[in-house]
Amino acid sequence: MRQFTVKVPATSANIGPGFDVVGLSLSLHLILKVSVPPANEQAFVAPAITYSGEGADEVPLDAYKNLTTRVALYVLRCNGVRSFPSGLKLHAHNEIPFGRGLGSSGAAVIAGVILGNELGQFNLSKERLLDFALMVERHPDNVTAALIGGFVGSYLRELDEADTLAASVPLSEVLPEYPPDAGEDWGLNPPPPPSGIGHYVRFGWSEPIKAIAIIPRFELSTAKAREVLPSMYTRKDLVFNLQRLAVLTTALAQNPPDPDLIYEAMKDRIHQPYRKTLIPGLPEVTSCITPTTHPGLLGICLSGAGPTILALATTNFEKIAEDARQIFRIKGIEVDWKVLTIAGGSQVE
Ligand SMILES: Nc1ncnc2c1ncn2[C@@H]1O[C@H](COP(=O)(O)OP(=O)(O)O)[C@@H](O)[C@H]1O
Ligand SMILES: N[C@@H](CCOP(=O)(O)O)C(=O)O
Repeated sequence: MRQFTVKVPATSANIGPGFDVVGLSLSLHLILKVSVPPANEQAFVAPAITYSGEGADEVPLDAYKNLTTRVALYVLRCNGVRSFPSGLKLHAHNEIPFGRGLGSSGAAVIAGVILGNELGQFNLSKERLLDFALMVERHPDNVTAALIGGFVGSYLRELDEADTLAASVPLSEVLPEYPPDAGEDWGLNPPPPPSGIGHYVRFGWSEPIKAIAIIPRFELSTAKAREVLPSMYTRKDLVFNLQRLAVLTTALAQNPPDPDLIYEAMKDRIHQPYRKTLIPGLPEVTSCITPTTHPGLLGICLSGAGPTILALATTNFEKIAEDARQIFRIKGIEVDWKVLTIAGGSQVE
């Protein structure tokens, strides 16, 4: 019996101005415990999945419907392996709440890519794993930070014509919903992703900075929160974000961190103003909690596509979170909050 564990962190994407560009890995994890029996000649036994923690009541346990195992099957099939190993057992324990802007789907995709690589013993590089992840989650911020760990910036390479075609395969072809009785042989293998889609760099991070995640008790799907965004922006708004992002990536590595610099550098005009219609209380929380009213606070923004608020701070965590709770309560929204540290990247043990 071969056994291994895959551990993938939560992520907070954007950090204000870095829409679809930067992500930060956080100390909540999706953990897969995997057992693979030795190969034998007997009839194919479908994977058995069990699940605990966040999302346990809604996540599909059918390996052909579950996001993580579908991604694993995509990696297996692209590398010439037609099916899961017979008798595969997988237990997922998840600490990352679904649909809250803490990268649960990015973590599930990275867990799936790593699972496929381990099951097939392909020994793929991190860069190649990222190619597979980017064919599923097509913005790089969450998946790159979840794979690499820390505070990470990424871009997608401009693809040539052939690669653009290969990368434009619809998600339904990358991740077909295989019928549950698929057995060992069903359908065509999906086309492998082009190589070198995503490129990244890890920024420094000032050790005393912690992340307070203020998590509303409602889900907002990333797809829905992307639908409200415009397709065109003014030069003024683009420059506003670019100026802040350039400062932010270095300001968060300085010790001691400078609240005046960071608070302003975490403002955004590309996504947050449009998402406030979906997240009552968002403008109030981000404007009423400041380094002046709450010493120790460095900056505050929407986490990913929301609805979670991310406050970066060095002290005063409880006061910051409880005051945000009060503002949300006036809008009729209850929240939970957690103080998180910056996590390392994904691991296999
Ligand atoms: N561990 C998981 N296993 C399977 N599916 C997951 C897992 N985590 C998230 N998902 C899927 O991703 C969806 C949430 O994705 P998304 O809307 O992008 O929000 P988030 O901000 O949490 O990433 C969930 O509703 C679920 O379908
Ligand atoms: N850049 C994306 C990030 C989505 O993050 P998630 O954690 O909400 O999935 C966006 O802002 O849409």
